[in-house]
Amino acid sequence: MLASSAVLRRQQFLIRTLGGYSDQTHLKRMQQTKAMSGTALEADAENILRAITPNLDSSKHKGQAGKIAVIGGCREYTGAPYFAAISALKIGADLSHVFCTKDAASVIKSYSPELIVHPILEESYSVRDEDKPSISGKVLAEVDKWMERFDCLVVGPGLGRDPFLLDCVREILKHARQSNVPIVIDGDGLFLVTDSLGLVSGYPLAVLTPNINEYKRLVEKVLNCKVDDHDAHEQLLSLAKGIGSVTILRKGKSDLISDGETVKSVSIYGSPRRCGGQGDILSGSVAVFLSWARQHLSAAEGDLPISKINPTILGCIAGSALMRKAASLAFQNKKRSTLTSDIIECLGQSLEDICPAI
Ligand SMILES: NC(=O)C1=CN([C@@H]2O[C@H](COP(=O)(O)OP(=O)(O)OC[C@H]3O[C@@H](n4cnc5c(N)ncnc54)[C@H](OP(=O)(O)O)[C@@H]3O)[C@@H](O)[C@H]2O)[C@@H](O)CC1
Ligand SMILES: Nc1ncnc2c1ncn2[C@@H]1O[C@H](COP(=O)(O)OP(=O)(O)OP(=O)(O)O)[C@@H](O)[C@H]1O
Ligand SMILES: [Mg+2]
Repeated sequence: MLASSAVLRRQQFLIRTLGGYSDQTHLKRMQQTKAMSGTALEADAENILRAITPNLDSSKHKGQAGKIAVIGGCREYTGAPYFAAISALKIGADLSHVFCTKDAASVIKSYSPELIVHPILEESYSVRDEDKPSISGKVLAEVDKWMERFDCLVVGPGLGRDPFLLDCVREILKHARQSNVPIVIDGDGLFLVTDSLGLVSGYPLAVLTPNINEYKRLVEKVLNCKVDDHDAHEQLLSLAKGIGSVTILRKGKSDLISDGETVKSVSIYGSPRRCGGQGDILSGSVAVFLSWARQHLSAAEGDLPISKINPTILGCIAGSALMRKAASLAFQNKKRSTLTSDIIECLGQSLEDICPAI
């Protein structure tokens, strides 16, 4: 009885905070947004994070708190996929896989024994033209063996831009979509998707997490204009609508999030250090919270309006909030020498401060 009323309270809170997709709520929300003359609505991020984070419960088995896969890691970049995958584990996912090139695999394994690393991707330099079709088939078969077990894919951190490798990833994206697996697209994954928008267009389980450059490329391609910071949230709405059904998290001084229906912002104070890799933490973090949000909403009873809240928006808000909290805590400790690995070390404490384990 007590437990179910607590669940109900959490659900009612979420309904109040975000609203469902009913036309009435949407209209009201848009009017409020407009009335704020260009200011997106600040999300109640900590409460959302608290609401979707699952309890630690001795009846649960390995895997129930999330199985995440990162597609990324090549000769140049081994840090980015590691940051994304280890962040997912530190936040509370049970298993974190990395699918990368052969060159990158042993390096990534050496960073951490916790990660499950699949050395399956190939770059053009190591493949003869006549072998490309068969190798591409093998790569896809290997990822397919695992695909349906994953709660979320993160595609792009440290992927690089080799044309043959990107062709293989294009096929992986199509299969993920056929299997209804949520996909967070970041880094070079955004380079691929900006060039082939059909890969994500109309897929509501896709989240794009562009940084300043990646956002500029998307706006120019989809809206055929320049980035307009005076009308940032309207432009983000148009972009998400223009691509069709996807959610976009635009990273910056404040993170702006839109699914083409609504815009939310997360402005929690983060860190003034802009060391590389923080976006990779964010992508792993969004993957975990998006999985938890979907799990939470699917457990919501009956046809309560809560089941109509877009879990990709919830995942983005929670992921952004945690990343920024951890960056702030790391900066308090390390000041100018703050690095991405310091922020990763602060993920656990930051989550604990918002949502204690017991
Ligand atoms: N420790 C690590 O391993 C880290 C690795 N990281 C990984 O790095 C990758 C790129 O991400 P990033 O954030 O540097 O891309 P971004 O800001 O758009 O580009 C800046 C400028 O560079 C250029 N450019 C980029 N890539 C290019 C390429 N392959 N080939 C040619 N040009 C390229 C780009 O030019 P443009 O695309 O605009 O033509 C722009 O002018 C990505 O996989 C990310 O995950 C990071 O996560 C950080 C930590
Ligand atoms: N000016 C800023 N002030 C505070 N936080 C910021 C600022 N710019 C970005 N961030 C935060 O840093 C995180 C990473 O954003 P950033 O734009 O650096 O991504 P990125 O360039 O993709 O990073 P990466 O180096 O991992 O590729 C985001 O969660 C964002 O909230
Ligand atoms: Mg990035």
